[in-house]
Amino acid sequence: MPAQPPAPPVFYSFQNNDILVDSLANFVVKAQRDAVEKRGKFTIALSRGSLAANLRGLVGQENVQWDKWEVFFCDEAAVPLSDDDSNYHSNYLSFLSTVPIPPSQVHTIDPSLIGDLEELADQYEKQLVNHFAASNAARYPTFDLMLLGMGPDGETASLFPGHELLSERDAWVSYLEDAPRGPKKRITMTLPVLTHCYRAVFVVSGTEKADMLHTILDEPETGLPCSRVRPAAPGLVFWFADAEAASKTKYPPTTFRWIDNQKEAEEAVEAAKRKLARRLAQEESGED
Ligand SMILES: O=C1O[C@H](COP(=O)(O)O)[C@@H](O)[C@H](O)[C@H]1O
Repeated sequence: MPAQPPAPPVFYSFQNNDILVDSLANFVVKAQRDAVEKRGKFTIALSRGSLAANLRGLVGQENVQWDKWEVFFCDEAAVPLSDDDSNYHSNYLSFLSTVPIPPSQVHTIDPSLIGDLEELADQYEKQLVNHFAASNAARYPTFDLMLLGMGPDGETASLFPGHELLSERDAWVSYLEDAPRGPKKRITMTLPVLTHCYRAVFVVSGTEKADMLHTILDEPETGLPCSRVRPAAPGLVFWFADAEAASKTKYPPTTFRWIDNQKEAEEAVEAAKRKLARRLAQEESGED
């Protein structure tokens, strides 16, 4: 049977960053409920960068089954866990320090290995293998939720445009010593892992993201790393942008609501396209 094409990206645009933060928290909690109901636990992976600040809405959320969370990091700098460049540290400050996830369920790098990048990546991959092997017979781990950012060159996790790591198909976690921005030495989950989840969510805010968001959503054929995260069915991909980041994007925004499967994603994107076409036609004809 031919493979089903991936679902179209669902694009949510919010009036301002506070609304985005609240909506994102709401979405993460719903994703947790869905995962716990279906699979008994919630596996989530978090990217470096501004994402951590946009997760502050998780603090104080009610009815969250924190004891079911298994937290991993999509990418991490080869630095101690207390360093400002550490992804774990940013998320600790943003929300992990205030929610009761059992520490053994927050899967950090082994900081004693930061001097040996290959070992660091291998050990992190082993953590994934140990965790997913029992529940997941697939070639790659299947996260319930991957929360991702978008860098200025269209990179995501630590997968940069034109970098050889983008073609890695075997390893789940790999390393690089030449990141063009920020800490040079990092480990990162590879593209097949990013595209093998139930839900991938990109979170972008601020005017400095506007041009790149337009390129990623309106010109996906450019093949930048962010555009290449199109989870295979039944996976879904969502974009959360504030109005500043969304200001140059033509891709139709969908009204924010929970979308559960590929059919709903396709219908929501089609409805958004029709709504946008109606609005543009009205504008052209001078109607209100
Ligand atoms: O270096 C990185 O940058 C991107 C974007 O970061 P942001 O601070 O502009 O959101 C991030 O998504 C990626 O994981 C990180 O390694």
